[in-house]
Amino acid sequence: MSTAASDREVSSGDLGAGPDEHVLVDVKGLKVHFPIKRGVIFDRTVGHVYAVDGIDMQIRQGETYGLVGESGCGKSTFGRALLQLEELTAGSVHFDGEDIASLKGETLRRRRQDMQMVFQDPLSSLDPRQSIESLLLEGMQAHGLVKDKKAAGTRLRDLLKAVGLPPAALKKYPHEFSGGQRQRIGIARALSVDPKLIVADEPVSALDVSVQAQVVNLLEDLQEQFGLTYLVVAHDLAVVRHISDVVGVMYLGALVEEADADALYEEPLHPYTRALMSAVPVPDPTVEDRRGRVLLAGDLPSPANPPSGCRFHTRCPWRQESRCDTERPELRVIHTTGRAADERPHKVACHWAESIADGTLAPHEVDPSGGEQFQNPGNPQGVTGSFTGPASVTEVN
Ligand SMILES: Nc1ncnc2c1ncn2[C@@H]1O[C@H](COP(=O)(O)OP(=O)(O)OP(=O)(O)O)[C@@H](O)[C@H]1O
Repeated sequence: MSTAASDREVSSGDLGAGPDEHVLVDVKGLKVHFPIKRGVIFDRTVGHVYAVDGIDMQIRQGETYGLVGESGCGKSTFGRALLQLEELTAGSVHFDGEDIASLKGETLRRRRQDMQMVFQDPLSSLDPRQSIESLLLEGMQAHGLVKDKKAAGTRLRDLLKAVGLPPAALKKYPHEFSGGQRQRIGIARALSVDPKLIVADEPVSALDVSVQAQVVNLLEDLQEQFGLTYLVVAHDLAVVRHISDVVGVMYLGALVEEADADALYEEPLHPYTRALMSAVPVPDPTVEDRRGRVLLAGDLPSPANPPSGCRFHTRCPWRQESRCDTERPELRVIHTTGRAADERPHKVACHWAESIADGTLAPHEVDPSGGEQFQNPGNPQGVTGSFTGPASVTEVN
């Protein structure tokens, strides 16, 4: 396999990308709305599921972008739309400088070689009737990468070695492997066509905890070895923190916060991110005591009928009547003090991010029937929990 991804030319981007940091994936205004159909004869469209509803995102070559959020917030649909596996309702996806939403037929098929997917459940994504050899050869043959039998054999063995499996695995079938080994095969299959981008949708959540770290480490090693770029979709914040350079937090079809992984985990600014973070156990009991909890008690509202204004307002302990209910906040850049010059801008979609961060806006109880319950209201700043405490923030644009 070549390490071609690192020496391929890509376009420069505008979002915090330095001279050596190229934007490989550039998403603008992406929407995927699924029609809700009723009626047997007329098949009328009676509404839409707003699964992805306006996302801008840039992923730089060689980095890992972690996308987190509750089940049903649209993460998988976004990942699939990136690979053109879902039809876009609106917006654009530029890959390597090319508008891939406009590609059709053979051109799109050839482009797909550069963009592969690793699925959550390797067993259901691998055909049980095919041997591992046949599964790995399939993509290579489809993209004309099999020149002759000898070269193919060498490549297959190299692939297996890269993912830590013996050559004997080639003659076996998916059911003969453990969950972790099957995921290694899923990764080898994605790698087999020498992609630039891998979208990994919950790559370790179906695996035993003891195996998860091995697969995460493997993904990191392969990234370094082959110059890969990753979009990792996951709900496990510990996994995402470990693997990601940048993290985006999604709520009901939109990004509500985006920052370098360390910045986001040290100083989450959006109330929803704080709620997600405070659900992560901290091994240090003093830190655990110090930190308040924001429990997400209610369910995610239906993406077919999202709340007006800020979509999180129905569950937010910092909700301010009228503005939050009516005005949808933009994802805007916040400059936090101490931010290194080469960091990504920290962005948040909250009208009150500064006031929440410096503690001037106190949280309040939320009607449990309407969603979130705030605990520890006497310690409003404690909601930042194990994070470094209230930040001094200034808006820069
Ligand atoms: N093909 C489809 N037709 C209609 N609705 C869909 C379709 N695919 C997904 N949805 C809906 O879109 C919303 C977002 O789903 P999606 O799977 O992208 O979320 P997610 O955050 O990845 O959740 P999970 O982690 O459970 O997969 C959900 O309400 C889901 O039911």
